[in-house]
Amino acid sequence: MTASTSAWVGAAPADPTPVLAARTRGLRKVYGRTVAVDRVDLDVPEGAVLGMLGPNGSGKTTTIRMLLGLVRPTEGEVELLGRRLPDGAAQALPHVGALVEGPGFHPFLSGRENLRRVAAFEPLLATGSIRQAVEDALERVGLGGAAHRRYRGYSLGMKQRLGLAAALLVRRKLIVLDEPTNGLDPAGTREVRKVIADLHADGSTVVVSSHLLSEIEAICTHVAVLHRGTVVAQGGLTELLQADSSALLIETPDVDAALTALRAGRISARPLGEGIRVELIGTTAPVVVRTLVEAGVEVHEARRHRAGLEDLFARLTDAEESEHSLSAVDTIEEGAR
Ligand SMILES: Nc1ncnc2c1ncn2[C@@H]1O[C@H](COP(=O)(O)OP(=O)(O)OP(=O)(O)O)[C@@H](O)[C@H]1O
Repeated sequence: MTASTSAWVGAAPADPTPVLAARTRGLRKVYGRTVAVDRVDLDVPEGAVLGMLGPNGSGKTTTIRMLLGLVRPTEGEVELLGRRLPDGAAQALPHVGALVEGPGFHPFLSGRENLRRVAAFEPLLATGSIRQAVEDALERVGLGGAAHRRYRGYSLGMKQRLGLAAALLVRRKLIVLDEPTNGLDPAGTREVRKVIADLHADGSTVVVSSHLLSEIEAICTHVAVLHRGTVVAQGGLTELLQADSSALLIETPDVDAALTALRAGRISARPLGEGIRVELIGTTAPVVVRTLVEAGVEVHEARRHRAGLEDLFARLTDAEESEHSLSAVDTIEEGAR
């Protein structure tokens, strides 16, 4: 189902052009003196589950709101299901389900009554189908048993589930979920993951924002990492992680000797734990090991660095100014080419 295989870090995506469910170009939003989102070029391939990842305040919600036509961009373009916003909103939005902050349910109505009101405004839902669609959506998010209770008595997790149910009332081409597991316990989180997996299997495209790396790693095919309002990396999850694994971890008791030998050979390395980490830029694993052995360094173990999203994310968002992080980004770019 996924389309894109390209992954990039720190520069504009080159090629190819997959079929996109959503696309932004040069997106920017300024609130007073705050630049919430800046120069965001986001590609959401059709059929993907794209995780929008970023620390608090990195611009995820603002990007999502612009994607859905809820906030007007200061600059830039949004295309949703092939329609340019705002002009194409009426054609595109009925096919888009969304869970965004503050869904605006009525506090004195029950979950079921609230959902029926929302369903009544669904252009793709015939009046005769509303009751069944509401019951199906409530069951799907595990809210069947509490559907008769007033919304104002709902916990945060139940409110999230009701918001999710509203997004699931009809079959959508694109579902956009802003922090869907916010306030959910582990069981609720698993249910949301299952809902997303089912949507993906059904062929829907999903955009899901989160600051939880494990969540994104578990459910997404694609990732866009936001930092200070800009996208610092995006692409297929597997490709991004593979591109980030061009390092070798060497276990040795002779750390100083190892660093000296490698640096003499113009190989970039630094101490890490019980050994060193070597960036495989312009060199290879056999060359590194040979250099060490020839210098009389004891090598207890040499293994490829297995990159996780956590590593990638930390480098892109925490330590971007440090030398190490810059060389890591180079490494990723090398690998992504
Ligand atoms: N309506 C608004 N008025 C003023 N500033 C805003 C508004 N909405 C967002 N911002 C600011 O824009 C920046 C990006 O916020 P945004 O909510 O998009 O980030 P986020 O990544 O979704 O964060 P979080 O994970 O905390 O929800 C923040 O500095 C925020 O304070």
